[in-house]
Amino acid sequence: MSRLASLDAPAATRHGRGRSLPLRVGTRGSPLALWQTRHFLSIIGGFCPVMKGEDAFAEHVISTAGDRIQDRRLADIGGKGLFAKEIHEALLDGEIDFAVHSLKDLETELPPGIVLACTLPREDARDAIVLGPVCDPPDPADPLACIPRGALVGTASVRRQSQILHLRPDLRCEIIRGNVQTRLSRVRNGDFAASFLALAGLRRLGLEIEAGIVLDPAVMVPAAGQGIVGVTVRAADGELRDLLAAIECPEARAVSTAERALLGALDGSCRTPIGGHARLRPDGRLELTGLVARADGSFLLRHRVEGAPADAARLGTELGDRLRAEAPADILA
Ligand SMILES: NCc1[nH]cc(CCC(=O)O)c1CC(=O)O
Repeated sequence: MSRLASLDAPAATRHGRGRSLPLRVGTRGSPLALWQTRHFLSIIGGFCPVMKGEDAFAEHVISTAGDRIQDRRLADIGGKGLFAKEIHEALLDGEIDFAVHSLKDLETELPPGIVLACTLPREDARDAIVLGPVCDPPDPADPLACIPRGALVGTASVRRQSQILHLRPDLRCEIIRGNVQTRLSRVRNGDFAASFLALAGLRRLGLEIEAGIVLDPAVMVPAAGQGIVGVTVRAADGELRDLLAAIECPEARAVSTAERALLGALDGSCRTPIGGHARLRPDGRLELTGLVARADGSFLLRHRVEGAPADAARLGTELGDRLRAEAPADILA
């Protein structure tokens, strides 16, 4: 054990006075989750020299309900916080000091006493399609045409299902769960003609080459928070909050605030097909696209708004309210 205060690194004395190391970091155990956690630790180590190296952090791998249930569509398991409940508990019980999440899997309303203290720079937000051997090489002019008529595609996400069925009503969708590697092998061995994955996850795992098609957000609206890693801490832990705030990416904070406010206004769980994607334009304006759909693709509603990044939360809430008002009652019931 060392004490941050005993070291003279300015960042450490500013942010971590008297704190004993190692700091305990909670993470899920999938290869992607571990990659993201180590990525975060390397960023914090680069910023704060005493937090560099083997002794600064202890990883606590925490299994969540979302990791254990593998046979059902996320929408059917139901539930917000499916990938985070056990991690929040460990934080509140003081077993860990902070936790690293895929922001996409983190419910919009965190339990009392827990805050999202840091958002890392966004990796690509787009969805990708992994193509199996029955697919033709994709034609850039009409990429989706390479999936054979009537083929079976795998996804556990109603958001992706609704949007692909809207574009290709002939396709059939079935649940594919499991980590990225498992899904890739099921497409390779022909269980599914194709499957969807976040490009961010493929990239982080060195598997971008598997992305046969990358879908523009105008074709498939990504999930709120997709591609962004977020870090939670206890609200009362001012010291760690300050440290994490210092390494946060303001752009990722602005876009994720808009996307998560949209999701919150729609009361979105995994049950409803909802997409949310914001970007900062070169002119500095924040542009937010929101989508609600029916799971079978028979209805799809998409709107775009823009405003100042400082108004991200309000933009998200207003767009969410507008989508809710215009959507047929059965969709957001
Ligand atoms: N629900 C699983 C999940 N959570 C985050 C990612 C990808 C990484 C990211 O969005 O940051 C994935 C895998 C996927 O959707 O393909």
